[in-house]
Amino acid sequence: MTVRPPDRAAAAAATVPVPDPAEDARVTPMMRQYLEIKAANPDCLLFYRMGDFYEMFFSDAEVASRALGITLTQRGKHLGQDIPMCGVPVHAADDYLQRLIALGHRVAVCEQTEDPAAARRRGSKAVVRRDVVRLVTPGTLTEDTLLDSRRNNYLAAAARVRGMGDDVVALAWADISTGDFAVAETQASELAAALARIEPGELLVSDSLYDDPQFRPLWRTAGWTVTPLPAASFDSISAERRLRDYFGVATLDGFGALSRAELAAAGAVVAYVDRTQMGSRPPLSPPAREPRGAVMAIDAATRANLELVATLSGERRGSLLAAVDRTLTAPGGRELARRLAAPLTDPAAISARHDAVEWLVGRSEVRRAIRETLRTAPDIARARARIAVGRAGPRDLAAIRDGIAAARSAAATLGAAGDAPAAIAAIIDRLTGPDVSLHGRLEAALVDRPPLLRRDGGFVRPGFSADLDEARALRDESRKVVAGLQAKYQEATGIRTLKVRHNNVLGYFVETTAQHMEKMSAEPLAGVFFHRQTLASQVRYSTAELADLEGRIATAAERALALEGEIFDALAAAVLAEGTALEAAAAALGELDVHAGFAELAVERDYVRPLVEASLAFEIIGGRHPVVEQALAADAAGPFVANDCDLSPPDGDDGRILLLTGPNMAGKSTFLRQNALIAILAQAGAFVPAARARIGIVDRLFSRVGAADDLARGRSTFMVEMVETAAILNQAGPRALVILDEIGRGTATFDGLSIAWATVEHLHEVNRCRALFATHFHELTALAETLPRLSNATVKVKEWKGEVIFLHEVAPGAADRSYGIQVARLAGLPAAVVARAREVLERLEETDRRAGTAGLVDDLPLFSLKPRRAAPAAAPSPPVHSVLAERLAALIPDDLTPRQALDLIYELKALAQDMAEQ
Ligand SMILES: Nc1ncnc2c1ncn2[C@@H]1O[C@H](COP(=O)(O)OP(=O)(O)OP(=O)(O)O)[C@@H](O)[C@H]1O
Repeated sequence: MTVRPPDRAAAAAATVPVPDPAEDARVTPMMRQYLEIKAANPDCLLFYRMGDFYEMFFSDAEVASRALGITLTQRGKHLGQDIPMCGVPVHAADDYLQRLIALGHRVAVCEQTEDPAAARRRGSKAVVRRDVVRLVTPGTLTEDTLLDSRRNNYLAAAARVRGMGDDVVALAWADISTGDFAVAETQASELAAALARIEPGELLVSDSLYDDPQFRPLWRTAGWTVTPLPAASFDSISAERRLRDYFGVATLDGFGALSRAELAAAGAVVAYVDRTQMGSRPPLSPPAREPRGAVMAIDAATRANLELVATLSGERRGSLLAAVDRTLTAPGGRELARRLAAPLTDPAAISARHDAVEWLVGRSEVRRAIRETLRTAPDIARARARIAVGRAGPRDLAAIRDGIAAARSAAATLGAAGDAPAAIAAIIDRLTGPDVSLHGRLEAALVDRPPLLRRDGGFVRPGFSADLDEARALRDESRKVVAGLQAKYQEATGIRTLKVRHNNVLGYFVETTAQHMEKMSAEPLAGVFFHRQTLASQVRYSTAELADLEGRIATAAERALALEGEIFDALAAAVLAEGTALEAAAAALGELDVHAGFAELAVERDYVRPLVEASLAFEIIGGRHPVVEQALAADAAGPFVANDCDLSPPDGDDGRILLLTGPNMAGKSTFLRQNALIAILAQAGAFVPAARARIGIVDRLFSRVGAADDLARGRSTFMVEMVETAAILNQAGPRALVILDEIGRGTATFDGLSIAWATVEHLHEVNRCRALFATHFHELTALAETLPRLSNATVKVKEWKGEVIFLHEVAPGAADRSYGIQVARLAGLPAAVVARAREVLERLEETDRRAGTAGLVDDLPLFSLKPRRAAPAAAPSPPVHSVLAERLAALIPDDLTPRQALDLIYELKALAQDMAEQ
C-alpha cells in the first residue's frame, strides 16, 4: 500500500479555501459556528451534524466527495460564493468513515450537543450547540465495523531523545481497541524492521524525525499513515506526567525502568489518545517493556518474501498465517498474528509454549471441549474498550457476560484434566480472575440476546427492576388503551375505518376519510372531536382523552428508557471496575485459543514438537513446507516430498552453509522457505511440519530472492537485490539464519556469478551464520572444496524419454544442469523456439568445453585468497574473460549464411567498442 497523503496535503490540494469568519459580518450564525469548529480542527475533515446527516463544506466537501464518490452540491452562498457541500446519512456514517480512514484521512465528528427545542427557546436565530465529540484517525478506532476483528490496530509513536545517541529510537505501540500497550528501543537502522512487525495503523513521529533524511524513504513508502507532531508532544518530562495521569498512579516506578526515549514515545501515544477521544479514556494496560533482542528480528522484505501474514499479492489466503490458523476466536486470531510476527528468542519461554501445545495434543477430549467453549467466546477486550469510551451497546455488556462464562468453563475443563504445565496453569489462573458476581449481575440484568442499540431499550430482563417493569407495564398498557379508544370511537361514530394514529408532529390523533368530514363536524361528534388537519383524502382530529393518554404514554416510555439507561450505566461501571481481571482473562482466552489451535494443527497435519535450544544447531529431519503441503493436499496433487536440512556447526563453532543447485521448478525455493518457516513456527511456540527438528535460537532472519522492482523507491530490480544483499552481509551475526535465493541473476552472467561467489565467501568467512543459498550458477559448487563449512546439495530430477521428472528430493551433491529448456517446453513455449534453444544450448556447451571454462574456477585468484575472519574478504577481480574471444570461439563459419556473417561483423565491432570504453 502506498502512503496516504497527509490531510494537510489533501486540504491544500482542494480549490475552495476555508474563509475566515471574522472577515465579514454577513456570515450566517450557522456558518460562523461551522468555521470556528473547522478552524480548531484544521487537519481533519469535519463531519458537521445536521439532523440525520453529517455535512461537509468547502474544501472538505471537495476532498470527501472525490474520496467517497458522492455528489458534490451547493448550499447557499458565503461571501458571495457558492458553498460546496456533500453529506452522508448518519445511519451509514461508519461505512463512509471506514473508507476515509483507509485513505489516510482524519475525521472530526461534530455532534449537536443540545436539543433543537432548547436552541429555539434561546431565540429564533439561535444555532443548535455543536461540538467535536471525537477525532477518528486510523490508529484510534474502537468500532467493530471499522476494525478487522482478527488483527490488532496499533497506534505507534517513534521517539528519539538527544543525548541518547542518534542511532537509538524508542517505539511505543498501543491498540486502544484491546488495551495492549508496549514499548521497546531499537537501533535506528532497525526501525523499519520493528515497524514492519507492528504494522501500525498510524505512526506518530516528531517533526524533526519526520524531516530526517535517514527516515524519509521509510515514511514515504510505509503502508501506514504517518502523523508528524510538534516536538512538544514528545517531551519526556511532560510524558511522565501524562502517563501518571492516564494510569492514575503517583509514580511510574511500577512500570519498570523506562528510558527517556521510551517515556517520550509512550507519552506521545497517551496524549494522542486523549486528544482524539476527547477525554474518554480507553483502558490501556501499563506499557510493557520489551527487552532488546527479545523477539526474532525480521525485516519487511523478509516478511513479504516469506509471505508470513499475506502473500506477495496482498492476500491472506496462501500465507503462513492462513495455513496454520486453527483459532476460533478473534482474540485468538490476533494473538496468533502477533506471535508469528514476533517469534521469541528465549528458549525457556518458547519451551513453555511448546509444553502447553504438547499437553493439549495429548488430551484430545480436553482439546475438543475447550474448542467447543472457545467457539462461543466473545471478544471481551474490544467490548470492554468500547464500554470504557462510551461507545458500547447492550451486546457489549452481553459479550462480557458470555466471556466470563466461557473463561470459567474453559478453566474448569483445563483444571479437571490435571497435570497442567506452567503455561496452562497461568492461563487457568487468569481465566478465573473476573468476579463471578459480575457475571451473575449481568446474567440477571440482561436478556439472553440483547438488541444492538442502547437507545432502543429492551435489553433489560423483565423482573430485574421493579421500577422498570412498572414503567413498561404502563407504556404497554397505554398501547392497549389506544386500541380500546379506537374501538370506542368507531362505535360512537359508526365509522368502521376510523383509526387512532400517531406521528411526531400531531402526536396521537383520530383519522377518518374525507367523506366523513360532514358527520364529524356536526353535533354530537363535533363536541368530542377537534379538527386538526385536512389532507387530500383524510381528515385528522384530536380528543381530550387522546391528549391525556399522549402524556401518559410518552412519560412511561421515556421513563422506561431512562431506567434502562441507568441500569446500563451501572453495569458498565461494574465492568470497568473489574478492568484488570477482565483484561487478563481476555488475554488468557486468546492465548489458550492459539495453543489449542496449534495442537489441533499438529494433530491434523502431523507436526512435531521442535527442540529449541541455545546452541547454533539447525537440524530438520523430514521437513515440509506448511503452505505448499496443504496446497498440494487440497488439489490432490500428490504428496509433498519431505526433506532434511542440517546447518548445524560441523565443528561446534559456526553454522553451516548449504549451497543448493538444481533444475528449474525442482523445488529449491520451496526448500529454502520451508526451513525459514519452520524456524519461525518453532520460535513462535508452534509445532513444526517435520519428523524431527532441533533449532538453536535464530535471532535474525533474512530472506532474499532475486527481487522485484521497487518503483516506488525508484530502484531497479538488480539495485533492490543488491541493497537487500548488502543489508544481510552488513548485519547478519552468528545467530542469524540467511536464505538467499538466486542472488545475482538480475545482471549479466559473469557479474552475477562473481557477486554470488563473493557473497557466499563473505557469509562463510565474515558473517559465519547458518545460511541456505540456492543458485543456478553451478560453478559455485566448487567453493565446497575450499570453504569447510559449505556443503553442496541438489534437488533431484529424473530424465525419461527427454522429459524431466521432478522428484523434489534434496540430496548431497551438485546439479549437472538446469533443464531450463525442458521447463520452458512444459510452460508452452512454441516448439520452434524450444528446438532452436536446444541447438543454441548445444553449441554454447560445446564452446564452453573447448574454451575450457570448466577450469574457470581453478584459475580464479580468489581461491588462493583465503579471506580472514574479521575483515571482509578482499574483493576478487571478476573473471577475466574476453567476451570477444568467447563469441569467436563459438563460431562455426561454415554454418553462416552471407547475411549472418555480415551481422556478425557488426556485432563483433560493437562488442570491441564496448570493451574499449570500459
Ligand atoms: N518437496 C516438494 N514436494 C512436492 N512438490 C514440491 C516440493 N517442492 C516443490 N514442489 C512443487 O514444485 C513447484 C516448484 O517449486 P519451486 O518454486 O520451489 O522450484 P525452484 O527450484 O525454486 O524453481 P526455479 O528455479 O524455477 O525458481 C512448487 O510450486 C511445488 O508445487
